Amino acid sequence: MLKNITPTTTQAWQKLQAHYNQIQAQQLRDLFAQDTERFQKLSLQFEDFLYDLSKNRITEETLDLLVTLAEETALPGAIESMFAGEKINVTENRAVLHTALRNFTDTELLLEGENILKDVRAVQQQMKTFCDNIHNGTLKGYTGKAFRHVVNIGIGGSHLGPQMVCEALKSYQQPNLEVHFISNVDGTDAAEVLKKLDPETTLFIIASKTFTTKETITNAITARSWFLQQAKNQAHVSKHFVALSTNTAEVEKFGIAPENIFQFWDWVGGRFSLWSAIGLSIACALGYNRFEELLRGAESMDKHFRKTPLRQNIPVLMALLSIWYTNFFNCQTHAILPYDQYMRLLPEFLQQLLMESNGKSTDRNGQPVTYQTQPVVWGAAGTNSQHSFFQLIHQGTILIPCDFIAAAKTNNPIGEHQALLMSNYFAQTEALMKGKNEAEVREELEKKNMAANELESLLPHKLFEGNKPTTSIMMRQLTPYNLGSLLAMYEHKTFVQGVILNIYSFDQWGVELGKQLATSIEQELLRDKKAAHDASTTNLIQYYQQNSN
Ligand SMILES: O=P(O)(O)OC[C@H]1O[C@H](O)[C@H](O)[C@@H](O)[C@@H]1O
Repeated sequence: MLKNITPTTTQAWQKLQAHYNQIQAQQLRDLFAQDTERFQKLSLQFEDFLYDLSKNRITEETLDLLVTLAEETALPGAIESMFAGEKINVTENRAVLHTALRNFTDTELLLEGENILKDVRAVQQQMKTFCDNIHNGTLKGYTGKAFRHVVNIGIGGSHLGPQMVCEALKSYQQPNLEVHFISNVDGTDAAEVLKKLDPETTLFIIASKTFTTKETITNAITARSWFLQQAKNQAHVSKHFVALSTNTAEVEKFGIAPENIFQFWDWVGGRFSLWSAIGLSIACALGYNRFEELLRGAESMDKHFRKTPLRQNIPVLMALLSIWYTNFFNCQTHAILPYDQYMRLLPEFLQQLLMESNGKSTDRNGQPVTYQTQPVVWGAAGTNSQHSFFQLIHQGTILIPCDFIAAAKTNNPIGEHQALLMSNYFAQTEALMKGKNEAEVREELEKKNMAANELESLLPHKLFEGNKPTTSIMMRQLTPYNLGSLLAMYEHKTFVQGVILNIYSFDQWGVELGKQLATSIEQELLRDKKAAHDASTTNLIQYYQQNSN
């Protein structure tokens, strides 16, 4: 089980504090100049990936101390507890076994006496048959036409992962089948998707772990009405609606036939669920075999995470870097910058993964934490982001560690695009690291033959402090396998941060209050049931009611 160790009470934490005082005074460009082996010492290769940590504000000693912190907070035991299926999601009394969904070994994995791998395989077989039947035309709509569109209706973990993966792997998509997503309870989302579709050739996947999420159920009801407007007969619903859920009773109440339910289990957290039946839209889009490649890439990262010593363990080091910046450099945000248009939804996916998991302020002893937990995760694809917020990363007043992610070989070799994209990828981390000092700016301006007073007044604005930390993650090519590996790396990073920071990463009680209040205000807006609010909320509701018709 997870131990309750306050990280700030460890010896390693105290040592890191002293070490930080040395490191924060050092310039990255000097560290590179002093040590020609710095890249070799601070980068790791794993299968098709190069993880370059050398442009971070660290030395080998930093990593040694951080790894000691991981040891002192009992990380190795926690890793084993997770893989073994112990109920480490204590506040929900559940195991955490998304790794079982991509475990292709022949062993058994017993949970309360049941071999769960058997259940996993059975659902995978059901998904495979379903996808094959869609693609070979065996599954047909109510008028006998083949399906051309699949709509995933879900939100949060039942949406972000599938949508991001479908987008990231678009170049592997099967022909003749388009996948769409509806998530927002704003009717605009459903309206804009449905207006492009024909009920005869559209299959709806209702994805909800609990099958009680208001947004998803509302959108599902809207989709069913839209379908029945044309199909007329209620019996046709069973041909066009399937559900992915752990809550069979609720699904049946909705009217979906038991054979159209793809199950998963309470030991799969919503934001870790794209590997489960929740990935059905991915499997439909890519074909089941490619979905399996995604799982196999994740499995390989799982093995690396479980077996590799902490000092060479990629997710562990990535998590430790986050703790280093957040708690010692006081960084409040972390940017995710995919230099790959296909991966542009990755920041949104990682926002839920990291911020919903580790956005906590109570430790595992039930005490308020006295240190920082999860920084804000944000970002957007490069190079577009260079033309919007990069200014702040280069010259703003806050320090923002960034992950720069790219694939060396493009899936769209057109002209010189890839070389141009990658030259920006390399240039940005180099510029952020090196900066430009006064002598360099002066030399540049002097070449322009400008008046001395003009030069002096311009000079301070053109200085780049540099010393901005970045991690470069480069893969050979964006494939289902490699994407699986990358996503599993971020999942394990999330877990490691939670373990070391002594918080529970697999619950999300913080989202409940807003849901409860919305449910009661809904009664006010729809059924005119008045309720007491603060003055601001009362007046906002009044303004809405006066203007919504
Ligand atoms: O899959 P569902 O049960 O519909 O849940 C969808 C989402 O709902 C909640 O808001 C949770 O905070 C998320 O973690 C979850 O992914």
